[in-house]
Amino acid sequence: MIEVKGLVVKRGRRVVLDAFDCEIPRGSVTGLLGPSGSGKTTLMRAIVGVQVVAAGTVTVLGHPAGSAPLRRKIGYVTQAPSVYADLTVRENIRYFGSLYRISARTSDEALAAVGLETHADQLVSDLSGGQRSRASLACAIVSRPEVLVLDEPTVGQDPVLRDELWNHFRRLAADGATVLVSSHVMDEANRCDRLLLIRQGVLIADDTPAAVKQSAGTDDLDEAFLRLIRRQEVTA
Ligand SMILES: Nc1ncnc2c1ncn2[C@@H]1O[C@H](COP(=O)(O)OP(=O)(O)OP(=O)(O)O)[C@@H](O)[C@H]1O
Repeated sequence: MIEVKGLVVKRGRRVVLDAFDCEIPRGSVTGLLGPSGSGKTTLMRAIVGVQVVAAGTVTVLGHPAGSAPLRRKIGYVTQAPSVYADLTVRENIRYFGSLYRISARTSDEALAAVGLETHADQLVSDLSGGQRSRASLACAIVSRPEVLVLDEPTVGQDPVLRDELWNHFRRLAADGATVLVSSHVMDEANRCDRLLLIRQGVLIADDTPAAVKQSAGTDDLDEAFLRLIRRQEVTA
């Protein structure tokens, strides 16, 4: 589904991803974890095809990342919400839906998926930060992309909403979508099928949450990541 081989990305003078390899299977939720500045957003940008790369290949659904056939098949939610502040939530979602020839009625289903039905007719400029993030998420899922790349989509959401959003991600994957989600929250990491742990641009774990915990010798995912990071510091 997504195959990254020998990826090297430089940003400024810094090598942000260094000979990075990973494979992300179809119909799964994969969590992307790592310390701040480790290269998570950069990897996501390379998968979506908006990142200049110095070497290596990124293949998505059999096509080079960023190529024309993928444009309608990938949804990307950045950390900064990308919605029109002077439109209502419903207008935003219907607008993005219309770009994919999706009817207003079908577009409105995305409102429920992110729990914004009661704010449908409110201007985005009047929403709270967490609500605005959910509006942005709704605009990305309205076209039902085959690949959904989400950069910290649950930041600023309360536990009930986070739970609902994760249930929704799981449903999308069960319907065949490939979902890549970055997060700093370990209870979310536990809900992924697979985890990619990055540190300083290098992949230090690529496994199921259970296997990551087992290889670190602890039942606690927070502790497992700390141990794997320290182990890598010793060998680096
Ligand atoms: N436009 C840029 N020019 C130069 N360096 C950049 C640029 N954008 C990011 N970087 C650097 O690239 C590295 C990786 O950044 P990236 O945003 O991928 O990290 P991240 O793992 O997503 O971090 P966070 O968890 O804080 O969002 C960081 O050291 C960052 O300072």
